[in-house]
Amino acid sequence: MWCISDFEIGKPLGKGRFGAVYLARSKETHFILALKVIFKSAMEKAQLEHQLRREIEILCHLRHPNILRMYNYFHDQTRIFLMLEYAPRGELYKELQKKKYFDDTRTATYMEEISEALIYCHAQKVIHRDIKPENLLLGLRGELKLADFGWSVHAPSLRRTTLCGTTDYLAPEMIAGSPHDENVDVWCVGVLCYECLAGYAPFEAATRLETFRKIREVNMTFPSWMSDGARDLISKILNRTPSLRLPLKAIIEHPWILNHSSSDLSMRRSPM
Ligand SMILES: CC(=O)NC[C@@H]1CCN(c2c(Cl)cnc3[nH]c(-c4cn(C)nc4C)nc23)C1
Repeated sequence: MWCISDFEIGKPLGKGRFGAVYLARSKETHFILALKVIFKSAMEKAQLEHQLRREIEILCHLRHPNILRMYNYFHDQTRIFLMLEYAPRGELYKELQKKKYFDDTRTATYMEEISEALIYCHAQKVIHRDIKPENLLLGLRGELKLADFGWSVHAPSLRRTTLCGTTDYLAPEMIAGSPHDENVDVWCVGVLCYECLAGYAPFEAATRLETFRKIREVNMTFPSWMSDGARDLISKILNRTPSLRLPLKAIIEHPWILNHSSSDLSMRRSPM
């Protein structure tokens, strides 16, 4: 059984609502990882123990190059520790803030990587439900790492916990409180693709209610600089009817993705 004294704790990598994430190194093997520390008291107060248990259960079994690994977990009297893969190039949203927006190659590569990760998750009947730039990290070669499965569930599901955080990525069926399935993740891929290329989310508005209305009506316009291929892909994903959204397997075969993605996976699929 692991314990906190097995590690040397480095700089804090980020603060979450229930604790913080620290860079850590195993004293014995010098293996570097990200140690997420969660205070039991904070979880109990928010009645989110079941959600954390589910995150741990789900994440421990997922193995994919574009999903942040959870190696193990342990706890002491007051805290729960998640031993997570360390993503050396940090958070996608910080990169997007710095660059303002990404070009077609970078965005198409991210879309292919997140689609592959979600194809893998959905094959295990796991839906993430919280895809957004804040939950995406970058690996050693700049590849996308899907993280923070705190909201993931086994499909199909009805949301029980109140929504919090950004509303920009909510799918219409989530706003309506209707039963939802894997297609909520597909919707988020469309919103993410738009935000990476435009530098802002497609349904951004002054108030939550305004954003909800724009989402329900799929009311969005494309910036002049967005390529026709990207507009075509985004329009085929952001469909109000979940079952009419372009499936993930069709997203990674879309001409705009095939033309622009440089992810390692696509090299394997269509070698020179
Ligand atoms: C998805 C999520 O849980 N985000 C909140 C936590 C913030 C740092 N967390 C990291 C987690 Cl959980 C894993 N790897 C990380 N790498 C970094 C990072 C690297 N640089 C150069 N800068 C940073 C920051 N951060 C992490 C996650």
